[in-house]
Amino acid sequence: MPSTPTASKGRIGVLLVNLGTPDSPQTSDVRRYLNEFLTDGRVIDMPAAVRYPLFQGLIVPLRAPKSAKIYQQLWTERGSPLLYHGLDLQKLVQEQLGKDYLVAFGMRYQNPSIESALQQLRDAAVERIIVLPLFPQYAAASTGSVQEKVMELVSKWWVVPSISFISTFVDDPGFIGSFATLGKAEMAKHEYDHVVFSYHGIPERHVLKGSHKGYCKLGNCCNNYNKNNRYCYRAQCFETSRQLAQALGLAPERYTTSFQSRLQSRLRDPWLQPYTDEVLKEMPAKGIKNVLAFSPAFVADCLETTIEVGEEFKEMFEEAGGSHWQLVPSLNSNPEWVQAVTNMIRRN
Ligand SMILES: C=CC1=C(C)c2cc3[nH]c(cc4nc(cc5[nH]c(cc1n2)c(C)c5CCC(=O)O)C(CCC(=O)O)=C4C)c(C)c3C=C
Ligand SMILES: [Fe+2]
Ligand SMILES: [Fe+2]
Repeated sequence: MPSTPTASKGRIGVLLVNLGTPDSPQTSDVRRYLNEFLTDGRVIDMPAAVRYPLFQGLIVPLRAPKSAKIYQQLWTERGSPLLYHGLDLQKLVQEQLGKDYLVAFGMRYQNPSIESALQQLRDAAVERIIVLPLFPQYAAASTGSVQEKVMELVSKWWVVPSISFISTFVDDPGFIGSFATLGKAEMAKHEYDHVVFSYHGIPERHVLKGSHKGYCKLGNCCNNYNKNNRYCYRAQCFETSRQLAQALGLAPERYTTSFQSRLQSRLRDPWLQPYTDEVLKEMPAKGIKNVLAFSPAFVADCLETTIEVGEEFKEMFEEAGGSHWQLVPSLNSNPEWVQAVTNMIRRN
């Protein structure tokens, strides 16, 4: 008797992706990283004929030695925090999800590449792939760039698997809850007058380009989070702050949303405002001397959290007359965050 074929279900592939980091804090590696990052047309949205000569030829060579010094400050025995926290998260989420899933980790720029992570999933013949870019708020320059890269790579496979993307998770209760837990732990140690939610900035132009049917005008439109502005970066940042404030029991006058990390260029195009460095310098004169700072655009500690918010902003605040500036550490591989990621994947 011929045997009846049995259907065996394959594993579900999960691809966690973060932005990227240099292979080492040496200038040559930082230059290679910045060249890849800043010639991405979703990050620097200029025509390629201008972008490449301007960034590879001028801006990156000037910036790389300065950035390398900052990366040397950030580097640890385990390397770049963004990388090792990502690998820890991958391992722990894999343990939580069990053998029905295969979890891979990749970086949009440099290593481990998205290509190598996708190859692991392909080699394991996964049934479908769930991609989770590790950016809570969708931006064309971060989440959008990861999505474009994944689609570009997978589109070349002869057999293209089913793929789904988790594009934003600002209103995920696990994401909000895990950040709130870390914030409450800091609030229990010290009394704070005010909370600053500082997000990675992007050019205003990027927000307007993504505006659904011209809905976003960079005004009060972003104060409500709804179907028209679901992917508006500014509206998602405001929503994150609102949800975190609610979880922390903060009244609206007890917190500020602001934007950091603007790329200073001679082009002087406006980035999202208010700028965190300007906001914090005005606080001590208004009687705000003790500030708790969150960086909720990042789920892992990196240059932008540890150095910019944790060290540079602290110094600026104290120079302006502030007494105490404290950064809430990122989610990294905290158990509550690991559970939140696991739940997001299972729900998908
Ligand atoms: C939160 C998501 C991010 C968005 C959106 C984003 C947009 C964006 N970034 C730059 C320029 C730079 N960003 C740099 C570092 C950096 N950016 C993010 C995330 C987002 N960027 C992270 C997680 C990091 C840290 C990486 C690390 O290794 O720790 C840098 C490099 C730092 C430096 O050299 O000073 C640049 C440059 C632009 C132009 C942009 C949107 C248009
Ligand atoms: Fe950035
Ligand atoms: Fe808006």
